[in-house]
Parts: sequence; C-alpha cells; structure tokens
Amino acid sequence: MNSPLPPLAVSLGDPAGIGPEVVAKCWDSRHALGLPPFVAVGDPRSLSEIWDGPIAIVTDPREVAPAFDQGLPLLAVAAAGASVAGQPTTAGAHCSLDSLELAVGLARSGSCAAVVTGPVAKHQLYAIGFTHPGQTEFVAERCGVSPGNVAMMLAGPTLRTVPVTTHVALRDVPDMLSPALIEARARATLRGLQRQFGIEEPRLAVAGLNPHAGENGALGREEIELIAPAIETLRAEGWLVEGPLPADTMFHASARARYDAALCMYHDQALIPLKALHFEEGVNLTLGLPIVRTAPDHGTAFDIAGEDRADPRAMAAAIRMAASCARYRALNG
Ligand SMILES: NC(=O)C1=CN([C@@H]2O[C@H](COP(=O)(O)OP(=O)(O)OC[C@H]3O[C@@H](n4cnc5c(N)ncnc54)[C@H](O)[C@@H]3O)[C@@H](O)[C@H]2O)C=CC1
Ligand SMILES: NCC(=O)COP(=O)(O)O
Repeated sequence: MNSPLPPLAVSLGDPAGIGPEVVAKCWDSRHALGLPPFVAVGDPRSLSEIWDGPIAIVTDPREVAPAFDQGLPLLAVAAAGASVAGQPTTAGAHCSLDSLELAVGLARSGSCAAVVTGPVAKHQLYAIGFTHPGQTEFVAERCGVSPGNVAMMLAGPTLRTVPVTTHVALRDVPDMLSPALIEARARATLRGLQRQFGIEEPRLAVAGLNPHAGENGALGREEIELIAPAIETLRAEGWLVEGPLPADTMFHASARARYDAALCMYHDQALIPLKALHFEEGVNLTLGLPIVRTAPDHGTAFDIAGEDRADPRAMAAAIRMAASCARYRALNG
C-alpha cells in the first residue's frame, strides 16, 4: 500500500486579494472537490475578515492530517497591521512574501508534499524590493535552479502552454529570445510532461513570434534565425517537436489534439488561449524544479476581494494537480 503524502502547503498570497477566500472555500468544499489535506500559510486575519469558518492553527505539518476535518489548518504568518480585503498594503506584500518563503521551505524540506502558491500582486512585491519577475523565478532560485531552466506551464483540461519569456515588456521579447533559451524551456517542458504527467513521448508544438510565423522571413526573421535552429537541435536530441507554427492557427480544437504542450514566445501568446478556454480551472505550474509547485491561473482580483464572489475552482484544480504530480513523483522518482 502507498504511504499517504504529507500535506500540501498553500500560501494565501496577498492578504488583501482573493487568495484567502478561495483557499477557505476550498476547505469548505474539500470533500466535494476531492481535495487532500493541506495547510494554509499566511495571515490569520486575512481569513477571519472574510470567512467565519473554523481555523486550526498548527505549528508543524504533522499536525495537519488529524486537524483537517476540524478546521482549516493554518501556519500563521502575521502581517504588520490590519488586513482589509481589496486594499493592498506594503505590510501585506511583506506578509505574502514571508508566506511564500515559508511554504516553499516546507516543500523543500519534504515536510509538505508540494507548494501551491496563492496570488500575489507583482507591482506590490516590486515596491518592497522583490527582484524576481514573479513567484516562478523566486521558487526556482530558492530551489537552486537557474530561472532559465524552469518552465512556467499553464494547464487546463484541453491545453497546456509555456511562455519562453515571462514577465517582461513586449518590446524586450525579441531581444531576449535565443536558441539556447528556447531549447532550455522546451527541455524543461518535455521532461516535466514525462516526470509530472507520465507522458512518455511528449509532443511539443512551438509557436512562431511573428504573424504567420514570419511568412518565410517577409514578416520577421526570428523564426528562421532563432526558433527553427532550436527546434532542429531538439529534434536531433530525439524529442518530438513541430514548428515554428503560426500562433493564430495552433489553438483551435483539432490543432490542440496534435500536441501535449505549446511552447509560446511571450506571456500573452501562451496565457490568452489558456484563459480563454479554461480560466475557471487553469493551473500554473513550474516545471524543472526538485519540488512540485502549482498555483491557480488567476491573480489577486482586488476588485472583488471581500465580496464573496471569488470562484475557488482554479485554486482547487491547483491543489489537486499538485497532489497528483507529487504522487506521481513519489511513485516514479
Ligand atoms: N500567480 C499569481 O500570483 C498571479 C498574480 N497576478 C497578479 O494579480 C494582479 C491582478 O491581475 P489581473 O490581471 O487583474 O488578473 P486577475 O486574475 O486578478 O483578475 C482579472 C479579472 O478576473 C476576475 N477574477 C480573477 N480571479 C477570479 C476568481 N477566482 N473568481 C472570480 N473572478 C475572478 C477579477 O475580478 C478580474 O475582473 C496583478 O498585480 C498581477 O501581478 C496575476 C496573475 C497570476
Ligand atoms: N500571469 C501568470 C503569473 O503572473 C504567474 O506568475 P508567477 O508569480 O507564478 O511567476
């Protein structure tokens, strides 16, 4: 018989965002949503302000499984100052970073099976001196992996996408692209499909950067000079890779059936199709790490925080996917 996984660590994200609400709703519906034991990591007041359910304060992940049916287990990280939903503060940004740090540490130590990160506001973090583009790169660094060697995958029921460049200005994208970066993201994606999803021979579709994938160089030369050479290298290594494909025709239903993941050149090229199809259940996961990390695809949604309107399904999908990837890794190494 398989031994049970340790609990998952779920950071609440920005205390003024919808992270606390969707985590609380996940706990409320844990049986219906099929969720394994998890421990929230963050500010208790961000929960009690928007939820009157039971909170079980724990100090050790080993207390989580026995407490899980009594209340939402919480490892407390207090924010300096009150937390008001919809009103982000500098203290809240510090709290979201401390919660992320603790949750990642729990996964790295093995006392939690995986980390699921709640939404943070990037501009709030940048304002307190956070130098990473996002949580993806922060987690990579904490795990001792170069940010270039991880992949930010957005996954839904019928589509998985990975942007080569992540949180950068669009005007900087062409200069950041290189065959080496495209190859590194592709390898992290392909190995992640094998290692976390059990797809033995993964198929990767690679998007072009320019309209019509450059139209033979008439509409841009990145496909010829950067993307096609990277694809050739990957094919020579034995990977099943096609492209560069025109991005506008690679996401309809019959095109999606031909690949396991789409490698895209920039953030919106990857995230628009995923969120258009699967916003309510989209999961962001980081491939290439020694730990499992997932997150819901949405952000802090300050515009609806505290109004009991936040949909918990993406957080639930992130928790389920973290558990399933952790189980797969535990069984297959
Ligand atoms: N993984 C993360 O930590 C992410 C963080 N962000 C951050 O979130 C902040 C806000 O970003 P936005 O682009 O406005 O995206 P957002 O996802 O926070 O909100 C976009 C729209 O969707 C709605 N929405 C989002 N999640 C929802 C849910 N679970 N239920 C119901 N409605 C929901 C919001 O009310 C809003 O109208 C930014 O500062 C960004 O940095 C954005 C995406 C991911
Ligand atoms: N748009 C995706 C996103 O913002 C997720 O970023 P990260 O904080 O998980 O790196």
